[in-house]
Amino acid sequence: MDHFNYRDGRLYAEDVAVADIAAQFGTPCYVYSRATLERHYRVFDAAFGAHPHLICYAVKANGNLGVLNVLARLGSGFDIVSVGELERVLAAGGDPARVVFSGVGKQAHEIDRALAVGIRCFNVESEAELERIQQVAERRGVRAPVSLRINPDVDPGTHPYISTGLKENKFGIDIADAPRLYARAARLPNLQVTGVDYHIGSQLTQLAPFGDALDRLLDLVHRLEAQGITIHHLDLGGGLGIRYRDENPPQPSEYAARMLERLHALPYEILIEPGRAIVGNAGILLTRVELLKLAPYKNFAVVDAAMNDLIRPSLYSAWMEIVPADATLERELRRYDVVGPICETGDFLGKERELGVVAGDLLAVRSAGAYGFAMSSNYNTRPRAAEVMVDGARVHLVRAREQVSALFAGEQVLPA
Ligand SMILES: Cc1ncc(COP(=O)(O)O)c(C=O)c1O
Ligand SMILES: N[C@@H](CCCC[NH3+])C(=O)O
Repeated sequence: MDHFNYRDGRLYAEDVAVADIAAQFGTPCYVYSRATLERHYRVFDAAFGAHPHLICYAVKANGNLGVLNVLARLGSGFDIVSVGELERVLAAGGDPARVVFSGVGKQAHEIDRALAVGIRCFNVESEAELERIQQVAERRGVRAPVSLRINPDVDPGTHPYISTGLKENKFGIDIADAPRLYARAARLPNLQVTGVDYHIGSQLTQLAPFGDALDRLLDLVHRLEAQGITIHHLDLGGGLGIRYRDENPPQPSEYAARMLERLHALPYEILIEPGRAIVGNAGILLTRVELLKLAPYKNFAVVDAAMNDLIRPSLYSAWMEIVPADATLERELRRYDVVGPICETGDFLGKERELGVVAGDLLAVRSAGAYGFAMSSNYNTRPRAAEVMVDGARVHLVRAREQVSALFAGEQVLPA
């Protein structure tokens, strides 16, 4: 459930008509609902109940400071993949002691900064990275907390670009090699082994792959304990899917119950790294119809948002729901491809959509809170969209629309 609902045919974000937001802030504009964000966080938190746990929201899904701040106030931890994301978390009031650092290519300066602020744990993805963290920690004279990200070789049954736990994927350490690497980590003087981690993919709609991955992880943990390596936490990654169209993903409560069946009697703290399930349905993208292009073989509704604002349809052929902001208007229904102004045939937000629109009408793309603005770019020198956070009847601008001049402010022409 989210807080983007129709009232008398007009779409609202919490208590604010989205048409008023578009009038005030222009389009394209991302709109987030604080109440939805908080609700989703609390649902996860409640799902793990009294078992020691930490929710480390995956910043990559949506790193807007306003979003991070809402979650930080609830006590959320954060999963980061770059020092840039770390700086965002700090700027938003997040607690570094609740930050885990994932990613296959952490640079020495990033590791150094993370050690300086005292993050919770590095999720290590290779032997080379283990050595690198050891070196940086040694220079600092500290012990770096590490957890190895295991590649359990399970098929998450999702889009191939967002599957991460198959052995041909670049992520994680082959589970068969993990005991050797844990033994190595335990011997390195500036490392402190604290946990085991996996993240098998994104937009999962079944529980079985999570269960399979956990079984493999627990086999490994038992082996490690027998080897004399003490594990404190298990990081189960993110990946729980949401409904974009007709998917029926498990609820966080069902997911947690399945995990706890195996874990409740064990002494490990559970970490999870949900991104999409927290923020996906907490955001929409508002866009205005620029013009209609009607042809006997195809109709196009050209809107002011494009693949640079929201790339998921172009990149993964992802289906995202497009709805009118005002459903009371009398309009002729036609089938449209909803496209942006960018010079790419792949620039579309939706294909073959039955819509009643005329130029100037406002549309909303639903479920756009995750991997929407976060993956946006300036392609075609398009300023990135404004972002606002609705909180009841109040609307906060959490990121101003970019100005064209700022887009080339760091560039120079050649000297005369
Ligand atoms: C390491 C890691 N953790 C967490 C996430 C968040 O995934 P999701 O948004 O599917 O929950 C991702 C992205 O897939 C990731 O790479
Ligand atoms: N960007 C992807 C998810 C990738 C997750 C990154 N680990 C999406 O929009 O679905």
